[in-house]
Order: sequence, then C-alpha cells, then structure tokens
Amino acid sequence: MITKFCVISLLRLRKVYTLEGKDITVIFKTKKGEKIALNNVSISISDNENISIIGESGSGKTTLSLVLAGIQKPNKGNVLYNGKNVYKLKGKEYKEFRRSVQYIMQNPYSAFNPFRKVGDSFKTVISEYKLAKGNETDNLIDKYLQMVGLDESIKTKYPHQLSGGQLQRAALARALLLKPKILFADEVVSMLDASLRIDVIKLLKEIRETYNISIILITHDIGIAKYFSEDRGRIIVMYDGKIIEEGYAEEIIKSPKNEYTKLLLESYLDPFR
Ligand SMILES: Nc1ncnc2c1ncn2[C@@H]1O[C@H](COP(=O)(O)OP(=O)(O)OP(=O)(O)O)[C@@H](O)[C@H]1O
Repeated sequence: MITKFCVISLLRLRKVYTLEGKDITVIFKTKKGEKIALNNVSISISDNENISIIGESGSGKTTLSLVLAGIQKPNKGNVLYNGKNVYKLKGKEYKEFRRSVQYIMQNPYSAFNPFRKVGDSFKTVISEYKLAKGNETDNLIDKYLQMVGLDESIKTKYPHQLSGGQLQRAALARALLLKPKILFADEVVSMLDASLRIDVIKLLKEIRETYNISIILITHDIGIAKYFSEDRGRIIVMYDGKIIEEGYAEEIIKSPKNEYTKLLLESYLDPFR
C-alpha cells in the first residue's frame, strides 16, 4: 500500500524543474543551405538558480535562450514549463508563462518604443497585467526604478535621451515589475562601457539573491560569467550548437574537463588579451 509518507518521499526524490528543454534542435534555412543552430540540446532550470551560459559567437546561446523563453519554436524537441509544453499553452496559462519568464536583450534601445516616453512603456505593462490602478501606477514605477538605481525623472524621457546603461536598467526594472520566476539576460552588458558592466552584473546578482529569481546570464565573456556565477552558480558551456560541459562555476573554472572549455579559460587568463 502506498502511504502518504511514501508519496511525499517520492516527490522529494524527484527534482521538479520549472523550465526544461528536451532534445532541442533548431535549424535555420539560409542562402548557403541549412544551419543547425542547436543540435539535440537538453537543459533544466529550477527555481532560484544562478546560471551563466557561455560560448563563442554563433555557438547557439541566444537561440537556446529564445527557445526556452517561448519566443523561438524549435524544429524538434519540447520546452516544458512546470511540466507543460510551452508552445501549446493557451489563455491564462500562456499569460502566466509570459509573465513568469522574462527576457532582456543585448540592445536596450530595441526593447523600447523610440517614440514613447520610458514611463509610458511601463504603464502599458502595468495596465496589461493589471498590476496597479490610478495613482498607484506611478508609485509602482518609481519603486521599480529605485530598485535598479534609477531616478524617477527618467519616466518622462524618450529612450534616446538615456545612456545605454540607464536604458538597460530600465529594461530590467520593466521585466521585474512582472515578478518573473526566470529571467534571461542575453549579453546585457556587451554594449556598455567596461566601467558600467560590473555595476549591471552586480545589480543582477543582488536582485537574484533578494527576490529569489532564476537568472540565466548569456555571455561570451568568461570573466563576467565567473563574477556572476561564483558562489555555487552553474556554468553551461556551448560549442557549435551543443552543450559541451556544465557544472558549478568553481569546478568548471578550477578543473575544466572539455578541451574547448580549457581553451576558453586560457584565453581569459591571458594577460595580453
Ligand atoms: N534567424 C537566423 N537565421 C539564420 N541563421 C541564424 C539565425 N539566428 C541564428 N542563426 C545562426 O545560428 C547559429 C547560432 O546563433 P546564436 O545567435 O544562437 O549564437 P550565439 O552563441 O548567441 O552567438 P552571438 O553571441 O553572436 O549572438 C549561428 O551560426 C547563427 O548565425
């Protein structure tokens, strides 16, 4: 007889992943023929995880994150969110997924409508998801701007009136409004000045720890991945459309097993880089 105790123990044993990609293949048709961007990739992301996905340009990092975020349908394989196929979600469940899994991209200027004030872009999200009404709306925007270290005066500015760093913070604040469970941050600092990069990564780290969000940082810069994922974060290394190595950041950095990972780390340690 299966007792209640047995069921609870079994549930504890089976790790439940929030977001799972299973055997994902993505093929793009180009003028030169077919390009396999992802080749049978599987990945699992639980709640409250710190993950860096690293690899050289063209290795498939962005394609993988777009597929997992429900933006790019794969040619083969499934993406499950709490066990349900993301590409078959409808109605309320789809909206809940859209809210819970957020994506911020490399170029913050393309994330905002250039003809609308930044504050108005926030208002659209607040009204669509009924997050606040009337006066509460402005207070809510101010709270989230403050959270990412921005002054409320940016609400009345147009995107082109802000620096890349300010707009990237605004994109982060707008994503956080929805209280996501998972946030993909795709090369979010690569367009910023070196002096600002560490500030934004530090902010992502703090936000992740404070609000228990899983953040998946996509970067080609091993130094950034190391900084973000040290303290028991996970590093996933991609090469030519495949995951070639993954594990705790400290272990991958200290004793990489794959030859390509070794090369990546050597180039990072090279003082003449
Ligand atoms: N829409 C597309 N059409 C054709 N090929 C594509 C498309 N998107 C990506 N690719 C190709 O798929 C491969 C993986 O691209 P992807 O952008 O996922 O890599 P990446 O590791 O994120 O690189 P980067 O850091 O340069 O963005 C590359 O060869 C790329 O040229």
